[in-house]
Amino acid sequence: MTIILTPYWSNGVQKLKLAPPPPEKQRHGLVPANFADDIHMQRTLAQLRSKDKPLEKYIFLSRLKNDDPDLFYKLCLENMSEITPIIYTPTVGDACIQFSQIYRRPEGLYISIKDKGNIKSVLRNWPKIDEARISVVTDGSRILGLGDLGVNGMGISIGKLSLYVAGAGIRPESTIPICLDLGTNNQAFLDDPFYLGLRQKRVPEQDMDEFMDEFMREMTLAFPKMMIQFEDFSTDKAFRYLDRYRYQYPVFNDDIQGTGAVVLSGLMNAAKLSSAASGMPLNSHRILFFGAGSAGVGVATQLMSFFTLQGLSVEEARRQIWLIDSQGLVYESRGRLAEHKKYFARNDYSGPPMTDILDIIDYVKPTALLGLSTISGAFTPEVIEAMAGINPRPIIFPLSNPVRLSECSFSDAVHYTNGTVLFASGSPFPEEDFSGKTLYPGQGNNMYIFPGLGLGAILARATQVTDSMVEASSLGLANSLTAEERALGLLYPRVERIREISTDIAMQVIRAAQKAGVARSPELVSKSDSELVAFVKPKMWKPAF
Ligand SMILES: NC(=O)C1=CN([C@@H]2O[C@H](COP(=O)(O)OP(=O)(O)OC[C@H]3O[C@@H](n4cnc5c(N)ncnc54)[C@H](O)[C@@H]3O)[C@@H](O)[C@H]2O)C=CC1
Ligand SMILES: CC(=O)C(=O)O
Ligand SMILES: [Mg+2]
Repeated sequence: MTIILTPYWSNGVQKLKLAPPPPEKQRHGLVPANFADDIHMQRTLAQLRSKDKPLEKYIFLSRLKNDDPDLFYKLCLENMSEITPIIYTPTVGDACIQFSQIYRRPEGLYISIKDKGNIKSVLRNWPKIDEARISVVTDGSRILGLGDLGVNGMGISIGKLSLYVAGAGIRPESTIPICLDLGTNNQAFLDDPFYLGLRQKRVPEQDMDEFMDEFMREMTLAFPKMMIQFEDFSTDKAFRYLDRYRYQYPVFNDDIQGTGAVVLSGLMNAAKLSSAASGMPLNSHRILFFGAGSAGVGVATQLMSFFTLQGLSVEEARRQIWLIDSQGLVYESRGRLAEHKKYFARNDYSGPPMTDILDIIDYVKPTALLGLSTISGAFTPEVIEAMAGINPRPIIFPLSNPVRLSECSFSDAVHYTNGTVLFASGSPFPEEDFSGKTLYPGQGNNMYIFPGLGLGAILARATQVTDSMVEASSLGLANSLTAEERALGLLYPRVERIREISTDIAMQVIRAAQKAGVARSPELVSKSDSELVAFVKPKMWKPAF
């Protein structure tokens, strides 16, 4: 165990140096006579469970991570399904909303528009500069489905990086949560005396572009081994900055690419089960998206590879996808469309705007309905029944986060499809008993992808994160189901196996990076797959508790 009196660096903050770390034999007298590590784990878990509210649990775990990271991560790894919903979605959403209220101590890097021209010196303040490997960077402009949370978005960078450590064994001191403070358009925050960010509206696009160019350049100079994950930028900025930097720096956008990969993986497993029931070939699936933002279009783009892997041409693949946005069905002759929607706009419909989801389901006859809209309850009982009416095993994925924004619950999806649904949601739902059987919801969340993708990218020392690396992470995840998990009808593996899954994904990602010519690790080229796995495993940090 870690004695709290010892000095250590925790996410950039030096604690008061009170005593040198006592070796094991010098613990005598510093801990009570009956102290035992395993009982202490149980004690800590009991303390956690004694808290009534999820946000209190979140605060408890944040303090634990600060005080004793080994114990915190050991607890996470041994109780993944209980702890993930606290440190991540859904509770992290409330923690972000309340971030300025519950804030206790600095964690991560805050870089504001006022630092423009001087970002280099801010980055140099990071204490363990040589250790840095992975950063999750947000500008707080679209946190989960909760909108513009400004600097409170730091909570999502912190949460994602905790999953990097727990899920892929990235060393805690190699992670840097970053929040870019470019103002906020959230008036309630601007009026809140506790709000921790700049008290100004978001800056114009050109100022942000100049800021981002400097930020990316200086990040690479300060941290040459760094892989950057863009997180929860609002849709326009998400596409803009991914396109701007993806061929220049090792960067990926989690909401576009990570979500695309995780949904492709779940859909491949769901499509097999659904096609087994309907006899329909895999490449005949018709996918209807409710929500056409960064996540919806990111997933649609990734699903193209599902269809092309099934033998369709790119053009044929595109025709299997329909988008709905807040104006209804997305089609070319509807009028001006945002740039990111144009590729999937239908040219085979030119009637009046079609706005009712039930009419659209009747028109498209989708086999799969995916929700990335932030509209809570949009998949009403009628919508779910309509899907069940045209499919023996309807695929329904309400993927919006946090759980209160989910397009439907698992319980409704099971009930209104008479138990036939193939289901995955962005945030977790409890399992359901139906007709004497236990049915398990999948969690289609990018948390299954980014830890392994990031680990693979840094071990390969990749100069870019290519589409083929993202696709490899998706296929790695899809193939990671055990026979037992398949027999239970699961679409995603159990989260308790996250390290095993991340190892496989990292191996596939390294291979893809090598094939794409972006790996800078010649020593790994001659390794077989099993040798690569043997190389990856010991690289994973383990809590010393
Ligand atoms: N499960 C996962 O791993 C992930 C889930 N998400 C979730 O996806 C959601 C959307 O994220 P973004 O695409 O970035 O947001 P966004 O705000 O850019 O996109 C929302 C989309 O929904 C559409 N929409 C809004 N109201 C609508 C309505 N009444 N009817 C039909 N369409 C409507 C909008 O037109 C837009 O196309 C968020 O809740 C987010 O948490 C995002 C990334 C990963
Ligand atoms: C999961 C995630 O990245 C999101 O909801 O934005
Ligand atoms: Mg996100």
